[in-house]
Amino acid sequence: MPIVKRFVEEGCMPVVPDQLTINRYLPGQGIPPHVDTHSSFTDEILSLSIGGGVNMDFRYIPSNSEGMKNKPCHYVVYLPPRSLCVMTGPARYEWSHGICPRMTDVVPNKNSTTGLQLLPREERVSFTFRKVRHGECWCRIATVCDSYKKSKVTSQEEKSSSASATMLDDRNAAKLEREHVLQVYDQIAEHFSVTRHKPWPQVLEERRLAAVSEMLRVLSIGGRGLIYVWAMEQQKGKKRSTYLKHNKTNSHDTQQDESLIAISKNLNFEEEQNTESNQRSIKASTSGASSLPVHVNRTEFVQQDMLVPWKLKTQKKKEGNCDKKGHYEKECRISYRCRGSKTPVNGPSLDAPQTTVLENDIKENYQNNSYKREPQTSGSDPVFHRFYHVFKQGELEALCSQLNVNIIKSYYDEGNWCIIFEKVS
Ligand SMILES: O=C(O)CCC(=O)C(=O)O
Ligand SMILES: [Fe+2]
Repeated sequence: MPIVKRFVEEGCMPVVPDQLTINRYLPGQGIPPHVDTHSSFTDEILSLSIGGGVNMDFRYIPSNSEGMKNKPCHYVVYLPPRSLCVMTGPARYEWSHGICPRMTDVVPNKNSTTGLQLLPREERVSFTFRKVRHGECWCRIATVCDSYKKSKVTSQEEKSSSASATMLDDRNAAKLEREHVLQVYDQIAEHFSVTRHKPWPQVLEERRLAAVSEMLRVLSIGGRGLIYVWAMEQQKGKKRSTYLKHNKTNSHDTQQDESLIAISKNLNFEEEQNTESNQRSIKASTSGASSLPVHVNRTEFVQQDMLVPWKLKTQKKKEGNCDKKGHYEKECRISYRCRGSKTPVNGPSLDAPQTTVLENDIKENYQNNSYKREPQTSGSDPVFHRFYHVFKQGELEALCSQLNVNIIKSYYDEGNWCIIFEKVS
């Protein structure tokens, strides 16, 4: 890998990078202003431009009320084709960088009378090289540093350890995110590499909106996406979950119930009793400071936010269990990923709707029915508690309607709320 060695030789980075992100931008596409997560990567962030050049916007994020004291706080830097942009120090830690979604860029040109030139955008591929940080960032800049924000949260929590909130406020959300999203995904990243090193600043609605926006960002205009999320409304045959029973209030709901019945006819939920005592056991079983219930039952949800145990299975492929397409029945979570789905479709998506897979994949997976089976695990396999948010009727639609999308279809399917949408602009 001569290029990464050259980075070190030229003094761009002290050691060779170990992380690479490749982004492809078509004319008109960009990336929202952001600061690469402090705790995830070390100081130097290198962006190599291949194909077209682009204007990158750098904006200062004030760390106190004085801001930049009348100094400019927005610079546009043209990144020419085949150039390397090295972000380090304040440029990496205190300034956001982003690319405005435009078809053209105004760039410097010494030969023109105005000193400027309007350049049409071309397809650009950027290679962003980073070095993964082990441990926390110590810059202590309150406005931009996630490590600092986390440490503040922890010290506040220590002071008020009596807090027994089951609702997610900002403070709980940050801690929850650290323990049940970031740390878990660090451990199981090999199986879910797509989520690795993505910032999860909040696990509230704002975060769910950001997740859908992220899906939109990677779609071209007119491109379609499918979101599947677990529904609060669950039904097995004619047996409704307690939530569904209590929330059947108007004629629209009645209609909805009929469609639930129709859909669930084909379902073979694992046998389980939705009794009051079962629900009590769910409520009683909580984990960590977040005081969220641990989910132990497939068809009942007692509240929208919960922790779902996930066993990190040690690889033990069983000969002869593989179907024609190479799916291992008992390893459905991993085998589906191998087939090209971005995330497994069995089970709920993590916090936000994050499943972007082709509809055919989903149908096929459900037809296989292998989603019902738990992966084989050995007794010593670690168990992680992942944070999940389960959606109520209308919630996913309300979320998507805040964005620039056409909702093509919105429906209930086998315990999930589903939306097919099209990117408008
Ligand atoms: O495309 C680029 O040059 C920047 C990409 C970037 O900022 C990122 O992936 O975090
Ligand atoms: Fe970035």
